[in-house]
Amino acid sequence: MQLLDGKVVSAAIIQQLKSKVDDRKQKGLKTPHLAAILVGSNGASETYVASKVRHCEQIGFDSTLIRLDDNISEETLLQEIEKLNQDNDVDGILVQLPLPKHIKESKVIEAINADKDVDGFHPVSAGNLMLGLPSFIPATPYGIMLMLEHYNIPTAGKHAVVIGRSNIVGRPMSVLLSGQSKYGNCTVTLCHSKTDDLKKHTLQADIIVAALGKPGFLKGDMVKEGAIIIDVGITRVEDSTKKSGFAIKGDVDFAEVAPKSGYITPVPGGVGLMTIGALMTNTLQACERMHG
Ligand SMILES: NC(=O)C1=CN([C@@H]2O[C@H](COP(=O)(O)OP(=O)(O)OC[C@H]3O[C@@H](n4cnc5c(N)ncnc54)[C@H](OP(=O)(O)O)[C@@H]3O)[C@@H](O)[C@H]2O)C=CC1
Ligand SMILES: Nc1nc(=O)c2c([nH]1)NC[C@@H]1CN(c3ccc(C(=O)N[C@@H](CCC(=O)O)C(=O)O)cc3)C=[N+]21
Repeated sequence: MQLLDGKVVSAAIIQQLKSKVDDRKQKGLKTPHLAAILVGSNGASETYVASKVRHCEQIGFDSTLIRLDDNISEETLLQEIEKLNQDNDVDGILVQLPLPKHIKESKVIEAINADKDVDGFHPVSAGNLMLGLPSFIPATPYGIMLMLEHYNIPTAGKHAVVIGRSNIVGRPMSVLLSGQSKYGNCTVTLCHSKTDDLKKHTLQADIIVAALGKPGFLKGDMVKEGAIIIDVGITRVEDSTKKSGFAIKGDVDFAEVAPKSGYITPVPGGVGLMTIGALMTNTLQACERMHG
């Protein structure tokens, strides 16, 4: 069993980005600028957005955090997005999900200028990704691909089972793994809550990506010896032994699965950190595309 260490890999990505940004600054090129919109005060969202802003600072990107009240109207949120669309200094825009129930996520995502869609959630980005055209790739699946690349894990011809078909994780993951890239070329099975006999599928998998949001779901008896296990799940569960009062749990029962696996990502310290590295990579790319 080898641990796929998100701390190490994301630190390497952040370092690379930092030197590219230093280089840009020396050449007088534009400093990348990420704008994040946070609606309301969801504890987990606060943490992630704060982490994104902190990483921008570390790399030398400019960042803007726009906080909006929980009960803001959809129209006002759309107006805020339009301001960022029009602002030539802003290269990347992200609206932290989930949004309050009275706001339609798809409408908000579609309002973002596709050239600034560093989350890769816009229909134009999703369409380009599916067609194999240059595109912003959603940060979590992109981060997972960067992880496979870093550890030089061969994927061609392998059977990958992705559990979860969300637009932001499972579905784009299935597209990337089945695509014609160096760390793609897998045969992919995409599973979801209506899948019959999930275990039958996971037992055949050389690679499993667990992205369903059910802590400890993937058990030892569901995986083949030597499989590559990617745990996307992030669920906060109460834990009175922790200072914060909660612990973060992945979708994989790590104690059971790790001894059988070839490679495995831990939670925390795995895919979550890669997500941030990938988002920052997309932000630099947006800036390069628009400003050279
Ligand atoms: N590490 C990171 O950077 C990130 C982590 N996450 C985490 O990843 C997890 C998934 O997130 P997200 O994709 O947004 O979640 P969603 O809730 O949008 O999607 C969950 C998917 O899992 C499927 N599913 C649910 N239960 C089962 C089951 N028992 N068996 C098989 N499939 C099931 C659902 O099926 P159906 O479609 O039929 O409902 C759905 O497709 C969450 O824990 C989230 O917090 C998310 C984003 C980034
Ligand atoms: N528009 C939008 N874009 C997103 O990219 C987005 C989103 N909305 N909504 C929520 C999910 C979740 N997500 C994570 C980011 C970082 C960690 C992360 O840094 N995790 C660390 C620390 C975990 C912690 O301490 O909370 C780890 O796994 O080690 C996790 C999850 C981005 N998401």
